[in-house]
Amino acid sequence: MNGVRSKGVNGQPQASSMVNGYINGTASQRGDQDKDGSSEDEHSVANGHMRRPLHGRKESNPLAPPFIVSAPGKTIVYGEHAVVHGKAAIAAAISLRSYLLCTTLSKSKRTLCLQFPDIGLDHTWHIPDLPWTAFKHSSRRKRYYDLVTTLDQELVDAMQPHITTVSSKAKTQVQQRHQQAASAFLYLFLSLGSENSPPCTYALRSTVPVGVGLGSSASICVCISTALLLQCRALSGPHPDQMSKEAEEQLERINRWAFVGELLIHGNPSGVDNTVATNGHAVLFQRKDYRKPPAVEILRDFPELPLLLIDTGQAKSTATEVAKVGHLKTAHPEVTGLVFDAIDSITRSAHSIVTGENPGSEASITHLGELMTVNHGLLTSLGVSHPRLERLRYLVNESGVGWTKLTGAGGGGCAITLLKPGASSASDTHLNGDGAQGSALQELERQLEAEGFAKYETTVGGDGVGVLSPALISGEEIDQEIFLGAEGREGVEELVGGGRDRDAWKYWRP
Ligand SMILES: Nc1ncnc2c1ncn2[C@@H]1O[C@H](COP(=O)(O)OP(=O)(O)OP(=O)(O)O)[C@@H](O)[C@H]1O
Ligand SMILES: C[C@@](O)(CCO)CC(=O)[O-]
Repeated sequence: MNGVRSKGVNGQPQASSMVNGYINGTASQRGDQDKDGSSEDEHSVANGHMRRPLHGRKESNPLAPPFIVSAPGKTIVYGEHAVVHGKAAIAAAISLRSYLLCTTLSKSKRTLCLQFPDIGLDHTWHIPDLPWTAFKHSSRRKRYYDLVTTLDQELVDAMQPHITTVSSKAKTQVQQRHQQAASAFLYLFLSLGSENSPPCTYALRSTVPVGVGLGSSASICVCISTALLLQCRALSGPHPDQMSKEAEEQLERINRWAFVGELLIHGNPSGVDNTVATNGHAVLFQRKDYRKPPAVEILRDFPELPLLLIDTGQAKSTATEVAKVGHLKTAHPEVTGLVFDAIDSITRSAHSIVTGENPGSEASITHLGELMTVNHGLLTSLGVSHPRLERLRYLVNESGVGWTKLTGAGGGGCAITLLKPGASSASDTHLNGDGAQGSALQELERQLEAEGFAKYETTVGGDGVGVLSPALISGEEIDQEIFLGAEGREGVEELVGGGRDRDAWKYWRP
């Protein structure tokens, strides 16, 4: 089990000759697109493969072809909440993913349109009306390679009039959801784009359920960051023969801007969610100093743990739960600090098992399971459990099939159950028709369903952010109508998921 140590890189100005959407374009097309990119300095550092046309006459300007980016959700296996306060956490990518289709419009339109039907958001801004003066002022302007760890309040304020008009007539809760997603998008667009950015429609579909602790916000922030960085030509690849170091740098750049998006949605994120959504696999993550990049170890050989992912059906807000723990820390710093320390040692103990000799052995699984039980107890002491989570734990404990803890922010949302060796999935047992553990699991699944708990079928540890450019899969062009018309999560997965055409999607794989 070799983990690769990967600290944040110091981003260097580096532009790409192979930006998605332009990969197949001619040099003159690329040069022409250049004019619409975000910042002059990106263009001036472009390498020798990409030059502006030397002649003054404008080349014809075909629209950049539509492309799709995708990023996974996640489950936090150990260490949520403590990770916000500088302790270690282990999180794994799951196979549920978000997909963002970017369709460039004719230049005459000058619009920026968000179509996010999962939450019912449909909003259009007029690009010239946006607060470019504030965002591009020399004292505040950010470069795509900057490390941004806090929001600039003046910029948030400048953006506010364009956010308050988003779904202004919707109910408070819906409006809040819409405005969170719109703020994350707009802050990144204003930071990475320019008044000359091409008009575009961004259509988002996700198979990650929203707001249940499975990192839906991080997965959309990674998609948004990747799409905008690609459009401003600040990423190279992904391509199969890309040097490992270069791929790592691209992922780091995506991750940094995804974190900025998370700042707008969460208020005080640790960065673990966007880090695992960007890199995929599993990560050991710790951020001691928010002004610096976190310490991240990518766990590429994370074991295929037999996990059940169960949704309590109880809505929650990550921002609220994180704030709750923050208040407890202020009121009881010493006691809360000890709880965080205990969670940290659970995470480290689990890390040494999952990276050790035999993580799948009965003894290892039992050890990992017991650590989950203690981790959940400590999270309960921080006040982030919920009666529905406790009911779920009671039912799983009674059945004897495994160990359960909440995952993500808590306050409702999802829990993970690590199954004891022998407690295979109910459908497998049904086929084999044997095993007392199996029937206990089947019985549990029946009971959970009867009490309104939902089960998500997912695997852990897959790829991080991916790009489908152009948006063509098994010879079928995926346009906005087809994409938005896909029915439900299954429809989206069938239409654009990696299972349909394995080679179509490209990933940065350091
Ligand atoms: N599919 C989606 N479409 C549009 N916006 C989304 C989508 N998924 C998430 N969001 C945005 O992210 C917010 C949910 O973030 P929140 O942190 O509360 O939940 P989560 O990320 O699912 O949970 P956790 O952070 O605990 O893993 C939504 O209110 C919305 O603004
Ligand atoms: C609760 C928390 O630890 C995990 C949310 O998925 C918050 C964070 O790390 O940003």
